[in-house]
Amino acid sequence: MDFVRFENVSLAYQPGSPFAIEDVSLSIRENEFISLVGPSGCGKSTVMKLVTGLKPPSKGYVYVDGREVGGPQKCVGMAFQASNLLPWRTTLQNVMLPMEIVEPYRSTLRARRAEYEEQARALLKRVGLAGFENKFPWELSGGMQQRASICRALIHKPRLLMLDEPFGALDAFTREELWCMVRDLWQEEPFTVVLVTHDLREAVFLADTVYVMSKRPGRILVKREIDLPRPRDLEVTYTEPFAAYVHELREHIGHIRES
Ligand SMILES: Nc1ncnc2c1ncn2[C@@H]1O[C@H](COP(=O)(O)OP(=O)(O)OP(=O)(O)O)[C@@H](O)[C@H]1O
Repeated sequence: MDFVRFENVSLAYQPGSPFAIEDVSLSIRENEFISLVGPSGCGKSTVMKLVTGLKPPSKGYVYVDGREVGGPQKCVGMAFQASNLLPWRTTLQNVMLPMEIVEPYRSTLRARRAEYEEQARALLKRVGLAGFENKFPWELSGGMQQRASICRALIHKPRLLMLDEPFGALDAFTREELWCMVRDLWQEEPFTVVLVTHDLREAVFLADTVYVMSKRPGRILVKREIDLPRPRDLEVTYTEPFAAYVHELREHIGHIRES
């Protein structure tokens, strides 16, 4: 069964204003990794807002886990281009934040804090941040801050991870390191991922399926399954099939920008 489903969804931010996205239909399987790409302003972040329940559709239906989305979803974790770590909290305290908000963790936090903190430490270790638990965000590099931010998005074991250009502000080497980190986290304990990115190599390296969106109003123009074997190592990015996928997607986006 589809885990996320859009049926002919349109959204206008104000009544009577033009649609930001129009007639978008898509289905995402449980534990599928999809990526949304498209020109600036095509509505990628709008799709994220609809999935997470931050905005209701003007037309059509959005379903998550078989239920129509009617408000903020608690089975979702989110990370953005800016890490948005709270500067007065340590890395560990930042990662623990969802445990203070999301049920059933919130109501059991007092009794089980030690256990939950252990889970946060284990997650930080998996992403290479062992030893940095008590550092403040300003004591971490940009890449480390993004690692911590993704831990915060995953600590409450969401079934859906929404990533809105999470690697956009990082240098090329750090970005590739973080691709591998997300790949490993997803492969070890799968969850459904929606990744918004401008980087076509990133989309092809990570995703099972890439959706290309048109200029405003955003529509889905292309759905491309990425049939590269897993597990994928960075070496795959130097192969002919990988380059062919990136080239094809770049051509689609080129046509959209010209039109
Ligand atoms: N809160 C808002 N109120 C009114 N219009 C909005 C709002 N948020 C986005 N829009 C408009 O909706 C359209 C889609 O915006 P959205 O942020 O979803 O695009 P995007 O593809 O994520 O852009 P980018 O790649 O530049 O981040 C844009 O034309 C934008 O101006």
